[in-house]
Amino acid sequence: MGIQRRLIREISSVRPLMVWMVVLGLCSSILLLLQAHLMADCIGSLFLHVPKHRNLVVMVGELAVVFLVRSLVGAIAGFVAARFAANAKLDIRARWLSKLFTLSPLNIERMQTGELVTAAVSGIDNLESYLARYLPQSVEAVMVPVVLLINIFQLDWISATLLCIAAPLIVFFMILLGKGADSMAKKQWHLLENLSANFLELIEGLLTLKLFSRSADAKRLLAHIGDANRVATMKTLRVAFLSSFVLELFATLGTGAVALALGLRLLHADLAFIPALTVLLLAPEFFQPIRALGTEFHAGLNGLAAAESLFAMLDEREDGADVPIPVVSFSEVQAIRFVDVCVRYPGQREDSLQELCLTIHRGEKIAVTGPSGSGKTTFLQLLSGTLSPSSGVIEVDGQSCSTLSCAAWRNNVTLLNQAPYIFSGTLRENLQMALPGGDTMADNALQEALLKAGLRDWLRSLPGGLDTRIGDGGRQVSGGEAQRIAIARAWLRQSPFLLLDEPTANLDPLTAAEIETAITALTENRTVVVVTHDPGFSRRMDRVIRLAGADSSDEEGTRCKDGTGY
Ligand SMILES: Nc1ncnc2c1ncn2[C@@H]1O[C@H](COP(=O)(O)OP(=O)(O)OP(=O)(O)O)[C@@H](O)[C@H]1O
Repeated sequence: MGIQRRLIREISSVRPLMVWMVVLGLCSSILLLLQAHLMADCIGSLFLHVPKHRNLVVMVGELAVVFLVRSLVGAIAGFVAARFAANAKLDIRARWLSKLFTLSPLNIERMQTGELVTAAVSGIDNLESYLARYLPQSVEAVMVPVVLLINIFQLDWISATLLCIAAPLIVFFMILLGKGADSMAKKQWHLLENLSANFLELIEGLLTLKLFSRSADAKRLLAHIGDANRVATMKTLRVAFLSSFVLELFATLGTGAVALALGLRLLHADLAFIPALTVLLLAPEFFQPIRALGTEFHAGLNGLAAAESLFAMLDEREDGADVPIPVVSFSEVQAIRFVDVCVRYPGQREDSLQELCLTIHRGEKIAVTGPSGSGKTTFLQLLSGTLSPSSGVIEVDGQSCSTLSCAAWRNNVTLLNQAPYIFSGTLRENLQMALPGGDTMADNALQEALLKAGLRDWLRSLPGGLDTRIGDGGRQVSGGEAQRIAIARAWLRQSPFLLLDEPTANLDPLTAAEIETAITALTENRTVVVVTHDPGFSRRMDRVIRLAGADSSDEEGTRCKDGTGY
């Protein structure tokens, strides 16, 4: 119920959709009444010659017009619902995407790609079905029976009373079944998200699985999750069919009871033929919208489960957003000081980074070394604002700050890691993505950045130059070329802080040496922190910080018990 209210409150096109549905539902009910009355009159006129004052041909003509108008109203209702639902879909998808892009990297780290994809694609489609089919049908299921009941009451109060008994029974059983089905639909939705997440991961790691001859295991895992999903879907469908059966049963019993009561009174001449026939024609129509709602029951449940998941993402609070930003311009920062900073990842019993104390001065070039697992990447993540400390303080020009996870800081930092991501697109797009706010740059500036990154000859070899498609589906780039593209991006970005995480790892010595030369040029006039295992590269820096991890005691100059730091 809460989700339904939220949909009405927050999605702008839902309210007008409801208004349209009420108006069209009212028109449809009135036309239905006219149709039933005219039909009863026609039959009465044909067989019993009542009502006497009306011409049969005219009545048949009127009936045909009413029938046509009613079909037209139905078509308009379908069109309006589809139109508003499509607008709502666009609206929620735009809001969802803008939320995803404004969230901090801290939030994104926690989310599973597969779940996000399922919510963005199937979730929003399910919500569209809910808005286009279930919601209009629920309005009709209230409007039409109420209008018909008023008229039936005027014609025959006994039939109206019988319908009044049958309808609440249907609603009662629907609520009862709905409660059970609701949790089933949510479970089914989570299983679908899980299936998508696993499927995506297997696709990404397909090559590795093949190399280790483990693709059969992956297939089995997918089959297992798929089967669990199938069982959950069948359970939900069973409840949906059961609810349809309950609906049909009570609707048939209700109509039968009305017919029986009418028949008995007609036999005893307690009731005139025309009103009795009108009520008999209206009784099935009274139940029809409720029965139609039953067939949309599954769409309704799926839509609500998807809406809940979409709203959960929209409600996600941006990590680090409420942290006060020190009143300094980050591009002018002179010193960043870590005071007893610790990081403990969720679910871990020990700190991955312990009481780090260190000051980075503007323009300084620092190499960070240490054994695997000592927390070098974790330290760079803290600096790049993609991770927050569990305890300790980061001081920016003497002002305390519990995290650097704010867009203002991130705009001044460039992080180059071991495997830069190359998007499927042109080389130009892959370079320009480094520019803030979707800016573009002239070709000669892009070419100069590629030249500085050592990619001049490579660029010349590309058939379409800057417009050559690279990455997935385009020209594949080697590890060294990808790293150089990342260096070209860093040249274009011109941020004062440069963070590098083993930029030459996995490269052959010759390429690594060339990349180091390109990086050295990039580090000019910038504050640099580089994680490296290469002693030669470390020597080119101003100083070397060695992290030794939690178990070791030979950490050099990074721990401060008295808070003074290195
Ligand atoms: N997301 C995470 N969740 C839990 N533990 C993590 C997470 N990321 C890193 N760790 C743990 O934190 C510790 C430090 O990891 P980190 O990647 O910072 O080490 P590193 O020094 O960069 O290692 P390497 O040289 O192998 O890249 C490791 O023990 C690692 O298992």
